[in-house]
Amino acid sequence: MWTIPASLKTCWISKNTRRFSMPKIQNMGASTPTLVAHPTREALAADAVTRILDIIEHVLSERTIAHISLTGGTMGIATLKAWAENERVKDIDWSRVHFWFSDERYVPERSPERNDGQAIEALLAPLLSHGLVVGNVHRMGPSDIFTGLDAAAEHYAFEMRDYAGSAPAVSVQMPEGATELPLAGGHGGGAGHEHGGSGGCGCGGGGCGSSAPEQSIEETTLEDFDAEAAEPAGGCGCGGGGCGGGGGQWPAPVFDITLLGMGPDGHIASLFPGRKQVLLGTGLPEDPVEGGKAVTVMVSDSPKPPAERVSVTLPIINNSRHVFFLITGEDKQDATGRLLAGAKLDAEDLNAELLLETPAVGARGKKQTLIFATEESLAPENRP
Ligand SMILES: O=C1O[C@H](COP(=O)(O)O)[C@@H](O)[C@H](O)[C@H]1O
Repeated sequence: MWTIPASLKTCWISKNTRRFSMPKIQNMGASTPTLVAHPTREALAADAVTRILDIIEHVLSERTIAHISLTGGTMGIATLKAWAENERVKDIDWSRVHFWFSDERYVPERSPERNDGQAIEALLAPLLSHGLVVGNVHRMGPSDIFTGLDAAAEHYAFEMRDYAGSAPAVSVQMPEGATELPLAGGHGGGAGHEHGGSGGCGCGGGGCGSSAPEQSIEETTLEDFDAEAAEPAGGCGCGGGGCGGGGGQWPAPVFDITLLGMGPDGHIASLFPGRKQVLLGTGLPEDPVEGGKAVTVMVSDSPKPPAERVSVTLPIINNSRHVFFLITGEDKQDATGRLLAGAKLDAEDLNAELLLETPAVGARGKKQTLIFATEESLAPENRP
């Protein structure tokens, strides 16, 4: 009979503790995703719009500005159309709402493939007659205006930084080395997108870009959204102040709602399966921190055309209060099944393998995550 010396035992235990304690995912929203199934697209859109408008009304009763991040995609655009047709729209002060996009196709401004063009037609142009300010629609750079995909991606990172002060600011905690976007010298790339000089963003205190529109727009056309016209009302100047971009944090607005479509492969925004970009800012061992690209990413070879895209990263999505998935299509059954399986896991149990297989699994809002899905997009065993 022999016994293990106490010192050896301690050593054995501590080694194994190290070995099996997996690094936890960072920057995750705290909510548990919940399925909201509907028999038809119309029913799904109606329910999603009711909840979106409830949230916007609530936010505007408490704060000056609401930030909403839109998506493209089949159910995404169908929801925006239903939103525009909802009678409650006329009772909301849309001059106080800012719209953003979680991804965009890097194609010319007027290409029908752009998510923003579809969103303008479905929702944003109609909202102009209810007070929406063109400059409060924050679009990702188009290929006929910007000098390159990198300029478009960088521009959007700065755009988000500029508006970080326009709602109670919650800075996204970025892993070491991920904030290497140049804080000095502004950014360029497109007409009408120059930010001033050597300072940072001066959106302090009360807010920016929130004042009422100066002109009333009777007839709304796509021209109203031309890049040249898209200056923020009220202004959010990047002046001499600092912007708190250092110290491992990159400021961004807290989106009150982020809407997400999901592809049949499980992609969200333009974060595609098998791409390390999905892991940016997650803090997982495979997180490929590329200096300055943890806020937005360039996608130059998207498996779904068009090939070139810009996307926000998971930490930006997960900094949202509410995340709503809008899913339809029979071809989504497998991906929706994986998303629902992931939803059963605690955030800290999510790992790189799961996120790389189904990027949608990594998206959770801080307050609420709802997976709106039509029944056809759910395998029979997942239907209520
Ligand atoms: O490429 C994209 O696809 C997804 C989903 O599109 P869907 O037509 O399958 O619903 C969309 O959410 C994303 O924004 C878009 O760029």
